[in-house]
Amino acid sequence: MNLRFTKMHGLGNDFMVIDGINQPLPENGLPFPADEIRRLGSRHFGVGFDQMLIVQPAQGEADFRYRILNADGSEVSQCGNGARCFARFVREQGLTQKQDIVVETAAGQMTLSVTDDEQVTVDMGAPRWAPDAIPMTAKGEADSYFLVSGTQAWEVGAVGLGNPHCTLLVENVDTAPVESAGPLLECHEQFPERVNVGFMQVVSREEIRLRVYERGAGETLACGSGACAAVVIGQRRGWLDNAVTVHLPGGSLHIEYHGEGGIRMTGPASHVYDGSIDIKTD
Ligand SMILES: N[C@@H](CCC[C@H](N)C(=O)O)C(=O)O
Repeated sequence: MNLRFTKMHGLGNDFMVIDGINQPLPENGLPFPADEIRRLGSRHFGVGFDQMLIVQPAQGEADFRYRILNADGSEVSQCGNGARCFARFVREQGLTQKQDIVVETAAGQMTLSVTDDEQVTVDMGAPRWAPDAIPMTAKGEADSYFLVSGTQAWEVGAVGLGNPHCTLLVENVDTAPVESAGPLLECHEQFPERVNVGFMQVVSREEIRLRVYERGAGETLACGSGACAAVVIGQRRGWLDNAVTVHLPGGSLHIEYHGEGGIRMTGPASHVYDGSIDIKTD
């Protein structure tokens, strides 16, 4: 089958976006076999992406259904940068003219709002602190947890945002052990569904620097849900104010959380090119 797609990015976190409304895809389980997703995600053998995003018709009252697949073929329920690209994609493809778009994901509904200057604000929902909701095997909820692997130990904050996150405080993100500690923590036994791992440097009460080793994708140039996780974890520890600028390797996001309602993330969404590729569907 020949598949049309659009390559997009949110601050360098890059996506292969597929219209599954005008281009029907197999509905059972994953729309493509996991090994085909890994091939398409390969930067040497395929299109190359951190996540594949699929637009499908909503099953309930929302405008669309939003599916997210990591480059390793795993399906997940949340992707903040992807949500902004999703909003831009459905408008550019003429699938909707709305400025406020409601999408259903495996984690519930989200609202994406396109502002007049083409930035997108995403209501990421409320942070979930209970270990079961992250999910994490810790016995009770805490501001921080000690994780041990071999001879190494880390203190992390952990939160669920529809996907699992843990965040470590570091002195300088440029020298943080992202490549060595990232994979160990991603697969740490305390996180039964693995975890996204953030390395946060607090610059001031309104500004942080952040690198994220993403579950199923490795270090990315930006992670929207990781930025929200770092901010609410920093607020919970008393380090950050309600509105914070998060500087990631690919650019900056504005995150606001006022202790109730949803976390609001604002940032850009960029169109790179349109293409088509032959795929295996069975
Ligand atoms: N890049 C994302 C998060 C994508 C999913 C994540 N790797 C997971 O497995 O939960 C973002 O911008 O939030």
